[in-house]
Amino acid sequence: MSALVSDVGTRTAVAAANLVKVYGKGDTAVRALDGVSVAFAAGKFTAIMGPSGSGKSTLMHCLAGLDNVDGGSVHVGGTEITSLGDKELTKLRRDRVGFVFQAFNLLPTLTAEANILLGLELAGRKPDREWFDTIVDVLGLRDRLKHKPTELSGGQQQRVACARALVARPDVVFADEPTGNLDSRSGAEVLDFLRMSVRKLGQTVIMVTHDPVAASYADRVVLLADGHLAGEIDNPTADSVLAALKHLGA
Ligand SMILES: Nc1ncnc2c1ncn2[C@@H]1O[C@H](COP(=O)(O)OP(=O)(O)OP(=O)(O)O)[C@@H](O)[C@H]1O
Repeated sequence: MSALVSDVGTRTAVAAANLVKVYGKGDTAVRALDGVSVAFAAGKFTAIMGPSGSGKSTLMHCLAGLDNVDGGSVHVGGTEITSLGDKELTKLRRDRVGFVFQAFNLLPTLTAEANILLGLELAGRKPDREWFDTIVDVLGLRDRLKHKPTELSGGQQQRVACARALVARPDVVFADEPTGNLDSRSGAEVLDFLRMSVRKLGQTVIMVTHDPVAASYADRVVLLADGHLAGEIDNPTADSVLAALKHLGA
């Protein structure tokens, strides 16, 4: 067992070891991930950054069990997921992973409250009302719970998506460009919440972003270039992230 994986369950929420992902075959094959080893601490907010095509989305999809891998291992909360079957993966994604996407992905016919609780309902789990109330109040959604997504602003819809991601108390929340469709004020609110969910509520968040300002909300930035790990920054600022990206030719 590698050093990266040995502390799973105590301090590491998600870890990849020697991760390889190849798209296509023969001459046209692309090694989107070429031996990536990286660990994500529990109770921390980590941003994944890098130039376009560096493998950020591929890494997130492989870490979240949304895509199969061609080599290496991924641990989520102590479970090695690359060898799991479809049923087990579905269960893992449903019970132990939360997602926030750029496009919100709320069901239009359901109220905000029903959207937040849908995953738990499908899993046959009872919501923890105290936790639900905490999240709803922190996100300022109390007076929006009976509204449908079309009756909410973009920022409010993304806050509903954040609540939905957190309501099952997952091992990790993956956020894929969560502010990509928001104006800067709504984006800042969502980032504030993601940071607070880590600092105050003890959640673990891994976010892919192009935006150095968004990345500056994280505790740590992991940099990718050409499918390789290309460095990391602790306690990032927008300036330090921008400088690192420039160095990578982004
Ligand atoms: N389904 C696919 N089929 C073939 N190649 C793919 C596929 N998905 C990604 N790639 C390639 O894999 C590499 C990594 O892509 P990926 O989307 O992970 O990068 P990224 O850093 O998220 O890029 P961006 O910042 O532009 O979203 C790129 O060269 C891309 O063209």
